[in-house]
Amino acid sequence: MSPVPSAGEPVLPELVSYLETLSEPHILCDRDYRIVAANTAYRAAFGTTRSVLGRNCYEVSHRYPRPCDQAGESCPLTRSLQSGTRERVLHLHHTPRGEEYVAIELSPVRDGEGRIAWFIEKMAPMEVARGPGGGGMVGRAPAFRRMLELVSRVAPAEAAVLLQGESGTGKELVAQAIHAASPRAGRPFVAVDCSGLPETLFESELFGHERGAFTGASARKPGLVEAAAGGTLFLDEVGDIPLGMQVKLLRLLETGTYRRVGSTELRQADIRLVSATHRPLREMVAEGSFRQDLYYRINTFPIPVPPLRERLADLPLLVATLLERVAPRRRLTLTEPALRCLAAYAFPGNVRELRNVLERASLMCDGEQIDLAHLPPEVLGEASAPLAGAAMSGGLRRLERQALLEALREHHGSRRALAERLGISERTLYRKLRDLERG
Ligand SMILES: Nc1ncnc2c1ncn2[C@@H]1O[C@H](COP(=O)(O)OP(=O)(O)OP(=O)(O)O)[C@@H](O)[C@H]1O
Repeated sequence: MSPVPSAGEPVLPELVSYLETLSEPHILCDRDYRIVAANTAYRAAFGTTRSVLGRNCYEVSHRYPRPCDQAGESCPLTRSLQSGTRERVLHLHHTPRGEEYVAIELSPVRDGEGRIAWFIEKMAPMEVARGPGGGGMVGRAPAFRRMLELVSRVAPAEAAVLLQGESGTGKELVAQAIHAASPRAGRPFVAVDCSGLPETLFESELFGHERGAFTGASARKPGLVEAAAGGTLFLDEVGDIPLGMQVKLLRLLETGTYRRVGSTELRQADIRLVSATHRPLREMVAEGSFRQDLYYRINTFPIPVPPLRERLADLPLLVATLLERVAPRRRLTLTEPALRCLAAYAFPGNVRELRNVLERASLMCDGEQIDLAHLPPEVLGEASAPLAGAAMSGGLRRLERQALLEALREHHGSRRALAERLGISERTLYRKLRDLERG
């Protein structure tokens, strides 16, 4: 690793060699956002043919011409300068794998006079936490960013998080993101599908059991709470836990202790709890099918996960990312009519359904362009009959309109910054705003 000399102070070789000892990707920045050193792990995870040394962090990671906060995003470097302490954020970065959310932890380093001179930036790509066939989450629509803002706020704390959202909205990915951006990131992330657990198994799966605790327990087995020690326990479909089991979970959360089935020994749990549900838990509490005390325990910090129809502006980005994931060796794209058709579809199954639709379409398509003919019938709906764009031609316009309206509602900076954020020129933005006003 060869540091570039900074405009200000010379980089301490000790600092540079320290970074090299770290196994996670790290870079060193100066106060002017310049990357002055990058370790081997960084180059392995994010390296491209072009060296990053001497370039600005916002240009390398975001391709922005100016710092993130001036482009309408939160900048951990500015925040750390103000707070004087470590800052954590989630940012969508350009990586060799495409765009991906990266958990950033930025620590200020002071010089002999106590002045912040450098920043050590640790980057954990979300793909470190991805499951089989998965991949990190993408999205930049306002509703999605709002959710990420909540994720960034709660991740460093120990508070129990409840993710509420329809099926297929990406709740498990959000749970992984919370884990990856938390101080527990280096420890296990253990996901439990509560709907798939029969009542008889729930306790022994969660808490483990001793040998001979019940018929078939031929060996002692540690439970999932133990497997997640030091890390995060993700309870998916928490609303499906039967009432009888809810009290056992409550006891664990209230006392922080548990017993293996067949044992009297009290064990200490060291978990951070993230739960998810697509059910209306509050209503379930009202009708008596979910315990109120448990509801308050798991719901310290609720995060609504938006359905795809509320983040339609993300459709093109999601399509590109998911196509790359379902068919990594092909360079599949969507024709405009096909994208229009998807934009007009309601996607009750959200991102999971979009992924399935694209996977099926990729199998139907021999070339590199997915067209209307390759899309499944439920997506084509009524409009498929004459394959006419007429019924669907509004789709893309609707998509763009909504994206622009969402962006306008959220953006409080200058028009110029907004244009930059949307990746269009200022002139194009003005033209589009004019069109919008005309309806
Ligand atoms: N923002 C996103 N970016 C990329 N892929 C996503 C995103 N959100 C969801 N996915 C993909 O969609 C699928 C469903 O995601 P996930 O399992 O996290 O949803 P869920 O809300 O937990 O669903 P369920 O409620 O049914 O358990 C996965 O394949 C996931 O990789």
